[in-house]
Amino acid sequence: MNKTENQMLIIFGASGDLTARKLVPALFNLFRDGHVPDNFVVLGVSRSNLTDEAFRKKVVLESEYLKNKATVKDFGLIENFSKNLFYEDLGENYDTSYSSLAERIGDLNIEFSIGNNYIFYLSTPPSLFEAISKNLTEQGLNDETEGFKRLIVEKPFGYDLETAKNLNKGIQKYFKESQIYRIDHYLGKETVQNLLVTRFANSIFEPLWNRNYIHHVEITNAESNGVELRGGYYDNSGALRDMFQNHLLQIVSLIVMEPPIAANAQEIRNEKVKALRSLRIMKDEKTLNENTIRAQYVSSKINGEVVKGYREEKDVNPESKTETYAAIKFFVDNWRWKDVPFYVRTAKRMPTKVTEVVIHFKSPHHQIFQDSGMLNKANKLIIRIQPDEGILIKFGVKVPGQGFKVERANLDFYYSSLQETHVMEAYERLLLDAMQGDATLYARADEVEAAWAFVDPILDYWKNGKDVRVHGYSAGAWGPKNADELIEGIGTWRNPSENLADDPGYCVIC
Ligand SMILES: NC(=O)C1=CN([C@@H]2O[C@H](COP(=O)(O)OP(=O)(O)OC[C@H]3O[C@@H](n4cnc5c(N)ncnc54)[C@H](OP(=O)(O)O)[C@@H]3O)[C@@H](O)[C@H]2O)C=CC1
Ligand SMILES: O=C1O[C@H](COP(=O)(O)O)[C@@H](O)[C@H](O)[C@H]1O
Repeated sequence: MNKTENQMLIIFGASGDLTARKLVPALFNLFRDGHVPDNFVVLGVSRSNLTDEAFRKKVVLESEYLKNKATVKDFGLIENFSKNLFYEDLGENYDTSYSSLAERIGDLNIEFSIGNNYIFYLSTPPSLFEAISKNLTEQGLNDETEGFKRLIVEKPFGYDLETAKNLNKGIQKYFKESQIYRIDHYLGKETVQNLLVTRFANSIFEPLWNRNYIHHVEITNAESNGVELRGGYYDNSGALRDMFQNHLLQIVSLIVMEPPIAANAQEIRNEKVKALRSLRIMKDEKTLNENTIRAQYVSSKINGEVVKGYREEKDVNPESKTETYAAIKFFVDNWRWKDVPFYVRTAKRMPTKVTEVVIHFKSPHHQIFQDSGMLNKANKLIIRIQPDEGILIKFGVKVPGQGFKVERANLDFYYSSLQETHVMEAYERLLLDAMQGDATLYARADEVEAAWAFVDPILDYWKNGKDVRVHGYSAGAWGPKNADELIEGIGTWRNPSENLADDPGYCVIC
């Protein structure tokens, strides 16, 4: 593990939602658990007129997000933590604001012996990323002659391939790729990282991890919430941009990738890029039509209460075609995965919040228990990202008694069984990694572009294709009927419950 040097974290967008809801609570946890260095300062920056005290009150002392998570023991620490927080009002005048900011940073650097080590966290609208990078550079704040300078950028990283490339170029004019940390909070989830360990720290899975043994791969990302207060943002985005292009393709890359030669940022990200580049890009309308489904939730009753349809949500266009559900079938064009279909779906307003990967294995080549229904009982490996995080293997066992009746049994592991272990939240882990200069769990420029290259034709087809339908599904249901056709001939989608072991059951006919 790298050493955490004394440093200053400068958050742009410090008056915003993400800072209060995710970043500051994550920083508090790192402080409480002794992960921050002796000299550590957080400088919030935005245009709102706040003093240091007002900022501390807003994001720490009166923060609901922090209070909800803090234990009684934490309360004494909260006051101490808040003393490390400062605020700089950028104002509207850019000619002078960055020189004042640079001065403030310089003063804090000397006062707290920070050693010129700075991380700039861009938690603003992405349209500002390039301008902020330029302004910092003009103040010499990208210069690593003394101390490190790192830049964390939030999602969304681009709107499509072209805008992502422009954004990369725009930032790379001022910061080297090795200084840039593109955040994808799914990579900060313990269970997503565990995909690497499951595959590469065990000798029982990797030999089977290929087209010879895997029948198909299914990934479900479901949220029970609707778009909440983010209708304005979401209506310009949709499920494909909001979840699939980034978080889900990151998960796909970890499933598809070849074993890296070492567990470091360079080697792991090299393999992930190769994996993303091997996704077969859908080029013609027929393929796009047969392999992609988009849909929107429509008003329905959930637990007796009427829930709005997507088009009735605040800040959503009443004629919107933006998808709140996306299901994509695709193939991976490489030696390992030839002809193995991948089914990935993501949606809002589903029956429950769950993210899981299911590796469906092929049935044994020669069936000797055919009369007993073994055909419908192929092995599965279920990797539960959230909730009820864990891993479950389904395998056949003999039912006691005469003959060879086969039933499925579970072998399982739950993170909750590791009672002593504090599982870091995604932002905690990612912030700590950036503080230590480890970019393994951050997306590299070429990864992001490879993901957009796969998604772009789908977005283009959904926008411009002939007669492309937006299907409807009832809020609180498992998506539109048409999505079943996507997986027909293989089986049906697994509709997971909140608890990993509650398998509602379905059959895979191999
Ligand atoms: N909120 C969330 O759950 C998530 C957010 N994100 C991403 O994080 C980023 C921030 O999101 P969120 O906090 O929700 O957004 P908000 O709209 O709540 O906040 C945006 C922030 O940017 C600041 N800002 C605007 N213009 C400037 C400027 N010129 N210079 C400096 N600061 C500026 C605003 O403050 P002021 O007006 O005072 O300048 C405000 O603090 C976005 O990129 C978003 O996509 C990603 C995942 C989840
Ligand atoms: O990035 C995003 O992720 C959240 C879901 O994150 P999770 O960690 O709760 O699974 C999603 O609600 C949001 O729309 C999206 O922007």
